[in-house]
Amino acid sequence: MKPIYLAPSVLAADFANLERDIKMVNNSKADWFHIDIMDGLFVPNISFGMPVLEAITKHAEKTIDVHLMIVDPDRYIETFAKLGSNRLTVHYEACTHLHRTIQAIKVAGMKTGVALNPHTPVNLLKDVINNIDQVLIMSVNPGFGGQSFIDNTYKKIRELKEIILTHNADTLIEIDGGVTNKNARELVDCGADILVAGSYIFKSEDAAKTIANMKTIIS
Ligand SMILES: O=C(CO)[C@H](O)[C@H](O)COP(=O)(O)O
Repeated sequence: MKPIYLAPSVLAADFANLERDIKMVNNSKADWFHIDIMDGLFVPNISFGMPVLEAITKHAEKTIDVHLMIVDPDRYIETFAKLGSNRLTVHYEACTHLHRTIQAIKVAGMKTGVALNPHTPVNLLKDVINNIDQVLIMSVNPGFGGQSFIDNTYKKIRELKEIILTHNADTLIEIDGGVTNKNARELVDCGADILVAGSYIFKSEDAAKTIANMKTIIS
């Protein structure tokens, strides 16, 4: 059985009690930390910057999966590596020279990811699929947590899986936005390998229990 990774999105954490929430994830059955960086340009929202990321990576004891929702991400690749990112995802729509950006992420020692907005077709990644460790299919329009899941995502996962198999690639498929225990199983059945969930976990009464339930559903 292939491993399925669950990555709680720190965006939905309680920032007044960030250290507590990070420790909760450390001690839970979650696999990774998912960290959303938003610049107010690529998306209509600003999340947080380097000092907060540094504070998170200082306490986090699991893989740090960083999703950059920023324009011209090449400017900060080395900085994110230095701050402890293990996996770095850039947006297809934000990279003029995507192949070069992917190479730079690799050279900086991180796993490479490319994210697609809901309107961007997966077949645009055919020529780079063998160079990418993960493709992040956005299942909401990026910028905010707590939005409703877009159903077209299931079709995109199946199409992407086909491309990965055809190219004999080992790229993982990550889904982010509106993920709950209601759609988690179907996402995995379609071919998803990594599920990101924010509000559903952090706004629940017992976040560690919600994580454990989701892990049971997707395993
Ligand atoms: O990055 C996002 C939006 O840009 C995601 O939606 C966020 O990571 C997860 O939030 P939620 O599970 O509440 O949809």
